[in-house]
Amino acid sequence: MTDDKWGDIRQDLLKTVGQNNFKTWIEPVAFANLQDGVATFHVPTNFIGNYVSQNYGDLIMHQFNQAGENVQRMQFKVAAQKAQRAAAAPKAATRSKSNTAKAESAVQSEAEMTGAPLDPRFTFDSFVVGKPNELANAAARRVAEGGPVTFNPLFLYGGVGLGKTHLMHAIAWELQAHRPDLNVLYLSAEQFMYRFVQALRDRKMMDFKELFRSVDVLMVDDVQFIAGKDSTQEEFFHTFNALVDQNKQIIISADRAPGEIKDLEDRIKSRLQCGLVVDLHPTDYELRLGILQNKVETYRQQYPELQLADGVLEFLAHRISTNVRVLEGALTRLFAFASLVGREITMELTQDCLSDVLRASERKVSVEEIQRKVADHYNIRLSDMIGPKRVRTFARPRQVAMYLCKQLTSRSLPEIGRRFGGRDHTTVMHGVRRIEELRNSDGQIAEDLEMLRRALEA
Ligand SMILES: Nc1ncnc2c1ncn2[C@@H]1O[C@H](COP(=O)(O)OP(=O)(O)OP(=O)(O)O)[C@@H](O)[C@H]1O
Repeated sequence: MTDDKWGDIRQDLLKTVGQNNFKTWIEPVAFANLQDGVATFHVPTNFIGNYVSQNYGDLIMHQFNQAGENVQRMQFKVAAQKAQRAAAAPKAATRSKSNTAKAESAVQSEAEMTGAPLDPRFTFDSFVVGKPNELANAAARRVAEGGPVTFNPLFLYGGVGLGKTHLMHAIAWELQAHRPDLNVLYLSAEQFMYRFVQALRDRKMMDFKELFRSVDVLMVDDVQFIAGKDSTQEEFFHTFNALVDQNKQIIISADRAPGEIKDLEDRIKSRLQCGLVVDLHPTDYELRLGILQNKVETYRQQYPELQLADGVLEFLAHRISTNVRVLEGALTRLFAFASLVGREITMELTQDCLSDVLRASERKVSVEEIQRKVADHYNIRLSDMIGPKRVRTFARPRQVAMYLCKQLTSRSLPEIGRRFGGRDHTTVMHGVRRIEELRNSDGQIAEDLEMLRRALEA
């Protein structure tokens, strides 16, 4: 593999990802070597490495293989030389001017404060608010005003990829922009532990204590990480108390509520519960669709030539309900793929390109669950839905249930038929088609389907 070849691949990448993305993400990446199918790249920060791997990994691998190089895996290692640091400061492709200023000033102050880098894309502007996260968003915005401390700490929790880090970075950006006088420190609990261990090892505990006790706003992400790590917990407890005593704002995130974090000392749990504890609920269909629409707006600037067929976003919001990270990754991949092959993003292309993601995030709703919900909804007995009677009162709900089984499970038509009292697959097919027609012509059926889908999704 020659440098020239990497140069050619970069040129192709430039065409595919667009100038802005290229400058931000690909330019800082340096190809190091290719050995036994593993391509190694040097990146200035882990953040860039992770981002490129997640968002452009497939694309880069594809380009390598197109160029005749057999790459099965890629690894991104942080380059040792400091000189690349400036080039690596992440700059969002579609950020407004004021955001650019925000991002740069924060990247600078990050260096001064030795906190973790803030992702320039994680702002309040880019955070889509819906029912599942409105309270968390409101609390975060309140804290971001930087006014008198009213609840301490703000404790945000929720499952993987639901926006905890996004909200924390958004608070930090906002504070940097409007309260530059405040010393804001954002870091993960893992980094807190690392710093602590390093300070112990280098006998610099005084410096450590001074640094953490001199901040105005301390943000610790993924605090569950320190559970079971006794001396780190102890130090965290003292830091926490010292800051609360000085009326400094603390913001904490975790994957679960304080009381449910195993191996976390009781005194810390109770401290964490003292302020405002808010959770980010799993996303619902509307929120997912909103997030996708928002993302598409940014992609349109990057890929102006791309056509997106109706129904694709709805399909993705419907099918990928695991977490927002997976949803975003799917969209990125879809746009990159469509741009690479120069085709419109149709339902067919979506299913081809994302077959693995769609399979993995298949909703785990069962045929029995659907039958039960539909029977309840139409007020009929389960035995009548499955049984042989063909009167409309039973036949229509049966068809609705068959339709939902086809939509929400991976069962084949013959399998569905078997679960409906041993019916033939053609009966199921007929039922599914009938409901598809009615969905467009009969408002009541459309409404029933929507209600049932939501109930099954919840
Ligand atoms: N409401 C939202 N609006 C826009 N983007 C969102 C929203 N919620 C999550 N995201 C995006 O989803 C991705 C994952 O979010 P984030 O990293 O904040 O999750 P997290 O809750 O911190 O997850 P983890 O538990 O893995 O740390 C990010 O790219 C983030 O921008």
